[in-house]
Amino acid sequence: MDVIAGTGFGIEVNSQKDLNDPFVRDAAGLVEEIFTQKGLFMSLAKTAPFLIPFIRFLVTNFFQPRGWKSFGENLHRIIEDRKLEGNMNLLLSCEVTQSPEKDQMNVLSEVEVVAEAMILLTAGHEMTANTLQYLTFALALHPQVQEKVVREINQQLGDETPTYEGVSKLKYLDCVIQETLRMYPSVNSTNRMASEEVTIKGITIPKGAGVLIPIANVMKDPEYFPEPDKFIPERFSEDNINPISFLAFGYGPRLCIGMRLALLQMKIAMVHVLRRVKFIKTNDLQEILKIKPGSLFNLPDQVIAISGEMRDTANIA
Ligand code: HEM
Repeated sequence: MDVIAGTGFGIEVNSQKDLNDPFVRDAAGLVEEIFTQKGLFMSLAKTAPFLIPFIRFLVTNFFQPRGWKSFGENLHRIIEDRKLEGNMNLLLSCEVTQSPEKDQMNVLSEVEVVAEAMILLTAGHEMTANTLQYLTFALALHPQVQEKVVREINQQLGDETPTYEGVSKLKYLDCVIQETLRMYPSVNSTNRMASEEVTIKGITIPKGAGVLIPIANVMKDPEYFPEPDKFIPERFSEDNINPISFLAFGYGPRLCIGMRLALLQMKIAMVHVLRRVKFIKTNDLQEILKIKPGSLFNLPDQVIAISGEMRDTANIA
């Protein structure tokens, strides 16, 4: 939360220590609600875009998430502050009133700026936090993988503070993160609209139809990932992964814009934590995770209970 608040909105918060900060409180509540209870509306809108006006009417009038109004007001205040300081960021520079008249086709209204900011916040915060949760789960389930990551950190970085250049040397950690994203992708599906009619394996998709791409299922297809239910980070060290089959961040021009930031954040977080803590599987840990029903995103339905033990750094080779 602190990273996206700083990088995306230019505001400083400390979500670990100050849960009552209005930005943190509203954002956390909204993310939880939008990603779980409102998942059905989002799925419907993605598969049947012609229903969007009706869905918008329902959500605005009957199912508006709690915290939406105050979060919107918060964002509005941030936008106004930026205007006063004359410190426009990329998003604000797209706003209708700020652009020269000739560019008016490519600009956003203030409501659209707020909506984009909302996407940036929810996508930027929850996806990374959720993947980190699955990463600790996978490392607790596979202690030999965890120790290999710790050895790599020691060999490549020693005691160095992890930097962008430093963590780019952690190739095995990269594979572990990719395998985690493959087995436990935070985003189940993405969508596109067919720009022309096309027939694939006898099924015709008409021009303009909404197409749902089942990210999670593609990444469990044994044709692309043999033994898909096994956690094998090494499969990503070989150059034989079809790039279009690893869809955790989507694909093409609409690929996740936060991918590099998310990977960097997760690697830096892992270096800090794994240097001190060993993740351990508890007896209560369900190895096959259940996903929250109706959630558009892969949020676990139960608490992932793992324990931690301080590492004896002297014993790490
Ligand atoms: C592990 C972390 C993350 C995962 C798994 C993830 C996954 C995804 C996926 C699957 C998409 C859809 C891409 C497509 O349709 O081709 C997406 C889009 C997006 N992501 Fe992420 N994301 C993550 C982190 C972030 C972060 C940190 C940010 C912001 C800084 C972010 C911002 C966005 C935005 C704004 C979009 C919409 C892009 C568009 O529609 O053009 N994401 N993300």
